[in-house]
Amino acid sequence: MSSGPLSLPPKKAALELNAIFENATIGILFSHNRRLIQANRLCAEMFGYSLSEFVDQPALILYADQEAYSALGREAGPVLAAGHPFRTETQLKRKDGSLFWCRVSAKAVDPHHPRDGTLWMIEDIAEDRLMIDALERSTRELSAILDTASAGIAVVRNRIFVRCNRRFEEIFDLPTGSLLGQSSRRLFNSEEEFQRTGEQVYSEFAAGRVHRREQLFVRRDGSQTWLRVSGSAFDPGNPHAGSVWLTEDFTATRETEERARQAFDEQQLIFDNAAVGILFARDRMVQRCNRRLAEIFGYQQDELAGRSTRVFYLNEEDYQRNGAAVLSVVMAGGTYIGENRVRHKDGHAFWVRSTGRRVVGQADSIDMTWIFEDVTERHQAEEALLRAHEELEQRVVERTAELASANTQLQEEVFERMQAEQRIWHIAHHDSLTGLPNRTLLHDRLEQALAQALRGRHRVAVMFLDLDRFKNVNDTLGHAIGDELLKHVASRLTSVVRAVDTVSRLGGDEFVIVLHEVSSPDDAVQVAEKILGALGAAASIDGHQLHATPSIGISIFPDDGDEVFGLMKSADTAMYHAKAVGRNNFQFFARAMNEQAEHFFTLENRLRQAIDGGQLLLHYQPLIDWPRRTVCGMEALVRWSDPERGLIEPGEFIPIAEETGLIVPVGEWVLAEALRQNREWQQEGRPLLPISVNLSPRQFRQKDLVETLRRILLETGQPARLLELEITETTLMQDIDETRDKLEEIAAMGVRLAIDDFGTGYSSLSYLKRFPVHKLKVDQGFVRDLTVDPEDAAIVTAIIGLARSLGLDTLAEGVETAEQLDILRGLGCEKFQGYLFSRPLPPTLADGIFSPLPNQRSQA
Ligand SMILES: Nc1nc2c(ncn2[C@@H]2O[C@H](COP(=O)(O)O[C@H]3[C@@H](O)[C@H](n4cnc5c(=O)[nH]c(N)nc54)O[C@@H]3COP(=O)(O)O)[C@@H](O)[C@H]2O)c(=O)[nH]1
Repeated sequence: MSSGPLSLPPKKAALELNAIFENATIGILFSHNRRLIQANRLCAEMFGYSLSEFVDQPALILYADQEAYSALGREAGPVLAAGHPFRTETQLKRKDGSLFWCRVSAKAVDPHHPRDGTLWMIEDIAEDRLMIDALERSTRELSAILDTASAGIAVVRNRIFVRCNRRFEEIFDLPTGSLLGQSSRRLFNSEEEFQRTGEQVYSEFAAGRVHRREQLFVRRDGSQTWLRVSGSAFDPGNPHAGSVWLTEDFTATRETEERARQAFDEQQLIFDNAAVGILFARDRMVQRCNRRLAEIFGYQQDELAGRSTRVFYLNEEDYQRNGAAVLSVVMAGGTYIGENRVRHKDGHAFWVRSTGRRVVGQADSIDMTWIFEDVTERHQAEEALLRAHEELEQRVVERTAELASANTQLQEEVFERMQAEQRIWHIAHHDSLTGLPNRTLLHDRLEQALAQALRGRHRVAVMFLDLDRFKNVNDTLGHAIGDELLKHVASRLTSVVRAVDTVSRLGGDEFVIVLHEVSSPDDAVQVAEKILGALGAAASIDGHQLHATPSIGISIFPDDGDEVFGLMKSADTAMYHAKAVGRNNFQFFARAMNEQAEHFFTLENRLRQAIDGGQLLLHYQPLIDWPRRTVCGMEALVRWSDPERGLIEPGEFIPIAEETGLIVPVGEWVLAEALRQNREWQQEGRPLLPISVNLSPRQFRQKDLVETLRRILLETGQPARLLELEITETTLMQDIDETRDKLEEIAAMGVRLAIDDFGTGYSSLSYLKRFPVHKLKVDQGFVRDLTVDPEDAAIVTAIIGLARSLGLDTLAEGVETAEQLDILRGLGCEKFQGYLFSRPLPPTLADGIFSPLPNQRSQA
């Protein structure tokens, strides 16, 4: 221990020091060299030792362990060595091993020599320490409470935040700790509000009251928030000393309340202004209703509350019955919907539609909400509609009866129309004369037949049928007979084919038969033979026994064509072939026929060119007057000098010319050329002879024939008597009346007329008599076999006799031999034409034409 600054006698000073040392209220200890050198009693007792036990103990016994001892040494050593006092609070160990808190202050006895020892003042602060621990614990608990509180809590002193919990700052969206030290002004909307609130709060604090209010505060982002705040001063005597504030954010609650209030207001608005009546009833007593409901029933709105709903009913029975009906529905959880007649306040009845639902509320009562609509107008409209409907029903019944009759009439009309349509269809598809399918229907049927045949792999036969010389019948017996003959043919044809086959008439005397589903051409052969048999027998029509033999061409699908047009063409070609080979027969199509048809076609074209190109010329054959031994005339016969084929005989091209109509220009040219040539010969001084020209049937039918003759005679300057026209018997017998008129015109001109090829046609004597004919030319067919066939001689005799009795000339054609000449002469024939006298010769050999007789005379 060091000596103080007072200067006392050493002994007294020592006594005084010892007294202080022993009576000090704190423990005093001197340590040196890690040992306890000296201590006062209080110090030893503080550690639980007697002084004698305590002194001279190592300092380590005061510490909990070596580490605590070293730690304190490391801490205190440098401080003490620097001569500074060292102070700390630490736990030291009692003799019984228990630790207790001590406040320690130490100082080197000699600051210049710290190793000389240290003086320690030790104070037992265990009780202080307990108090501090309790305080710290309660502070921590308070902080925990503050931090977990759902309300914002703040402590304010002089309107400055000194403390607040996290929630408080969260309410204002402020970072943690940002409010501490800040004025509460920043939370207010305005300075004026801040001041006013302060005055109110401090006056309440001063009165010892807790301040409570609800107010809009400002958050960090400027938005406003409704807060419920309560504050109380720590010391009401000094409000500025501090106050604590509890803050609750009730913006959401307030908004919910606001919305609820608005909803309620809206509901009220709807309730009051609804277009329907709304009523709330409890146990059938009106609790509340809107204006419209009162209106509907004729009451004031405030008149109805508390009254029984019975007032709405017309009578007690309705009230009871309706009540039971409603109950049964709503008690099962359903909604009652009904329309009833009810009572207005003024007593009149009207209709309402009511919708009622139970409001689940009090268990001991039946609460109902009702919606009422006045549907009187609708009911009245419905009743009116019902009445109108009944009237309509009545009218419908009446109208239905009318319509039924109209319908019957309509159906009759429809039926008639259908029949008319069928008739039209039939007319359009059938030949009016025979009733057979016409060309259109034939086309359809044939197409169908081909399609079926294709599917069933069958054959189909197409038969093209033309009646031989049908024209003669028409021309000689008239169209009415011709028509009957056609009907007869149609009926015969139909009778020989199956029902599935098609017999059609194309027009004129042309028929086409389609044999469906034939297995081989033999089937067609059988049918063709049947047809020939059926038509071979004479038909008795109007007293005439008529023969209508056919020429039949047959084509087979698919061999001769695979479509309608091709098959028809092939059958047509085959039919022409049948005609060419002698008529009254049938021919199957062969490719060669096509070639022939093509040849025909080519020839026709070339003949046209021949007419224009001057390739036609005439040969002349003399006609002999045997008793006078003179040439009594000559026949002009046309020839075609083809540059490629040379001279073509008329037998090859006249039929084509006749068929195509080219015979008209050809015939005209022949007439003109023959007359021109005769004139030339006359001018050359040759004998004046009549010239004969063949007139084809078509030429004869030309309307302007007479004019043409007149013109050519005029042009050539030839007298009509020097022209003789040869007309075949067939031509003559066509359209008798017209023919006779025309012949008479021609004869009147002075032109002579001869009947060519006489004996081959069907001339009847009665007709012949009426024609102004001058000559009959016996067909060369009778002359040819005269020597071998006595029948021909008989015919020639008959012709000569006929001509004589009619006062006509007779000329025998085709006389080739002297034998024929002798026989003919013996039969009374005097005029001849034939190779025996001269072949037809070109005009360059005029001598031969004009003087053929010397040779023959010698032979005869
Ligand atoms: N419409 C027209 N028809 C004409 C014309 N020119 C000729 N024809 C007709 O062509 C057929 C064939 O005529 P063609 O080959 O000239 O034969 C004629 C004579 O040559 C032939 N004839 C005469 N004498 C004999 C004979 O002794 N033997 C024999 N085998 N044939 C002979 O006869 C034909 C004359 O016949 P026809 O007219 O009946 O007097 C023929 O039908 C001609 O009519 C023409 O310009 N227009």
